Formats: sequence, structure tokens, C-alpha cells
Amino acid sequence: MRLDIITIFPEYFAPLEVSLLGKARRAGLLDVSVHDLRSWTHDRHRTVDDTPYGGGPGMVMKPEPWGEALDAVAPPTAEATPRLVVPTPSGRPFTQAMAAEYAARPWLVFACGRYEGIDRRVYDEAATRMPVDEVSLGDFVLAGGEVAVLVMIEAISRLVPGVLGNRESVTDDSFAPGAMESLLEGPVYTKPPVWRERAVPDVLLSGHHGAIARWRRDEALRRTAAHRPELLARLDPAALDKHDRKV
Ligand SMILES: N#Cc1c(N)n[nH]c1-c1ccc2c(Cl)cn(Cc3cccnc3)c2c1
Repeated sequence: MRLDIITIFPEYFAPLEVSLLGKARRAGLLDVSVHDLRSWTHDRHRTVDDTPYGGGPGMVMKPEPWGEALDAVAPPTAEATPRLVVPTPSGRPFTQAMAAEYAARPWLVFACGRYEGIDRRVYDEAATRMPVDEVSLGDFVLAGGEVAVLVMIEAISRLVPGVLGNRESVTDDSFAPGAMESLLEGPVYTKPPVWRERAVPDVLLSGHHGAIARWRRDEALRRTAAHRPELLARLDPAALDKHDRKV
């Protein structure tokens, strides 16, 4: 999977060198390139922004550097066509399902904007030759797109086959398709069996896999009801047995 990132802060992406993403890059599972948008400026000050037409606060990112950057990173003549992913406060909510969809694609280009955003004509021109997705990470406000892209790359990359070690599974993730979909994960425990007079729930030490699975599902239902009750409404009633309904 090829990932290209265009940003005025390339140093934000140093974390992509470590942990599972660093290993995946070294294993050739991910081909990640970070591009400095200022490489496509031509003035002494390497200008990437200007005042907004129509007035208003802040600055807007100029179209020219973005146009040249996208031409260079994703040339119109390229064999494959990337999907351009642009984080923006007004984008479609990023979800685990979108992460899975992106993980199945061969090439993603992430545009990290700053200031009040990127000139709209950049999106419109890019959309003439590649799919363009505007995505938001949630109802909070960041200063730019870089942190959002880091989060998306981690969520996407861990779903790419081979990136997670064999021991790490994505099937039991919260929000993963299937039985756990729309349920939050329950509590986890490890050794020692008693810590500061707090014991691990007996069922987890019982070796009774059916009872353990039942307990974990009950805890997931309880946590979901407590922290994200709206997710329970999404559950297919057929997926709930009579025991679930008592939890
Ligand atoms: N994704 C996401 C996301 C999120 N969940 N919060 N904020 C953002 C986000 C993403 C991209 C940019 C770009 Cl480009 C500039 N800003 C600053 C800004 C703040 C308020 C209004 N306009 C622009 C961004 C904020």
C-alpha cells in the first residue's frame, strides 16, 4: 500500500518511523512518502497562504502550490489513480468502516491543510482526475490536518494484512464488523492475579471458554450502555440473545 502525505510540517510524521508502522514500512508492507508543500513554492518566502476573499479571520492556503504538489505526487498520467483524503472540520465522520475501506485501496494521498483551510478550487480540480474525500475525525477542533492524518494512517495501516503481528487481532476491535460491531471492548487483565488487594475476575481464571466469552460480551454490553448508549440502537436485535437483554 502506497501512502503519500503533503504537509507544511513534515516533522509531524516522524512517528511513522516507529512501532508497527515503522516495521511495516521496513517490511515493505507500507510505502510511505512525506512531501513538504513548500517544495512547490517559488517565492523567496516560500508562501503557501494568503488572505481570504470576502474577508474574515485567518488565512487560506493558496491553490498554486497544492496544484503543483498534487501534479508531482499524483501525476495525471500515473498508471494507478490514488484516492485523495483531506481532513477538514466539515468532512464526513471518519469511522472504522472507512478505515477498512481505505485499507483495501492500493494508494492514498493525504492533504494536510492549515490556517482556515485549502482554497476550494484545489478540491474541485483534483476531483476531475481522482476521488476526493473530505473527512473529519470528530466534533472537536484541531489547528490543522496533520494530527488527523496520523490518526487515520494508524487506523488504516493496522488493518493492512501483515501489519499487525499474528498475536494482534482486529476482529475483536471495538467497531470491527461482526459480532463486536457497535460494541465497546470490555476490561482486560493480566498477571498478577491479585494486585493491591484487587483480584482478577474468577471467570477469567476458570479456563471455561464459554463462560469467559459470555462474561466478556456482558462487560462489552455494560460499557457500551454506560459510555455509548446510542451504539446499542445500531445493534441488530437478532444479534442479541435473551441473556443479552438482561444485561
Ligand atoms: N479532521 C479534522 C479536524 C477536526 N476534527 N477538527 N479540526 C480538524 C481540522 C482539519 C483540517 C484543518 C485545516 Cl486544513 C485547517 N484546520 C484548522 C481549522 C479549524 C477550524 C475551522 N477551520 C479550520 C483544520 C482542522
